Amino acid sequence: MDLKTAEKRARELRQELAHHNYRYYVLDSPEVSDAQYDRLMRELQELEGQHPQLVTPDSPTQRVGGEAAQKFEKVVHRAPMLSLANVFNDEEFSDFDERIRKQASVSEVTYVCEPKLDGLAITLRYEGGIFMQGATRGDGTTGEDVTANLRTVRSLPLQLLPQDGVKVPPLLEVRGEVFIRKEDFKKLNEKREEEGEPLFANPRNAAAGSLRQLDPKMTAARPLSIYLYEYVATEGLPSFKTHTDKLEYLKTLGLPVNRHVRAKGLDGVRKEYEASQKGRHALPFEVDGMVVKVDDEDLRLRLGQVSKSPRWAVAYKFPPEEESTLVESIEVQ
Ligand SMILES: NC(=O)c1cnc(OC2CCCC2)nc1N
Repeated sequence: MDLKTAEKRARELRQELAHHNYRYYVLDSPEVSDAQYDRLMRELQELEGQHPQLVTPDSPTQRVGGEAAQKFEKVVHRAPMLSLANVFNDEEFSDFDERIRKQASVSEVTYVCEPKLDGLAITLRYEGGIFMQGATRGDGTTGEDVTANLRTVRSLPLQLLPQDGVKVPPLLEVRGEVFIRKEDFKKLNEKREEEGEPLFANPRNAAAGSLRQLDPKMTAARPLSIYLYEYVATEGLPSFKTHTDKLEYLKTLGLPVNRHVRAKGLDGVRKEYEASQKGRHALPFEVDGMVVKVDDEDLRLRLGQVSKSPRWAVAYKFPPEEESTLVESIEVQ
């Protein structure tokens, strides 16, 4: 096969494999069998083997990088990664709601309620639709470059997959949470028990320990998941009136976004808080509350932020549960 044909076939295979990866890991509804997926992957690996110049950063063969790094490089965030102020009960949330209504002189605020994933905050940068860099939150201004490790998270697309008619933005800086599902955490600890390794105390520690491995091959062996929930307004992005519309936009780019609901005013949030506290144990991942955000973009901008926390969002936490008896084990490199 001449280089031109090989190049065309490699591009087709990258697109097809990215699509099947999205169907399997993001939509949880594959269109092909694992065997068919593996056959396509092997064909691409052979093509790249014969023509190494065909390898591109977004090739699915490049998910698990090369050798381990010596240390994590620092990354200064384009825009600070804010941290959420907490509220613990109805009275504190009503104060939050009242402050917003007063400041915005509106009678009722529409909020978006998102499960508060108990994982690790990360930021991803896509340039021309290609995943280029990922970092931890760090101190909110400077984080650690964990790109090689994030590439191994199967539900993280190495290239954006815009639905028909949706344009790929030149630059997208998107924030989210890396976590481990309850079922995957249980299996991970069972495996560690068999191998005589110390157990992880909880999925959050396991996710943090896995993402901060210097060797991407170690991270690739860990069952990490990811959901995205915010993005930074950079040039070339369409503008939306609400946070809900922005989350829907992320979905149209093939990014995994968690379930979120609009709640009208104090009563709407109260109902959602009760429902999500009841439904907490039925979720496939651990949550420690609900993130309640103002939905209207203009109102958010008017409210701004105080120190490192937005005035337009809070973490509405659940009461702590009985401590797990597992010994806390923090993984060392
Ligand atoms: N743990 C979560 O699930 C979560 C965390 N953070 C945010 O929003 C950030 C973006 C700006 C203020 C906080 N949303 C979430 N759902």
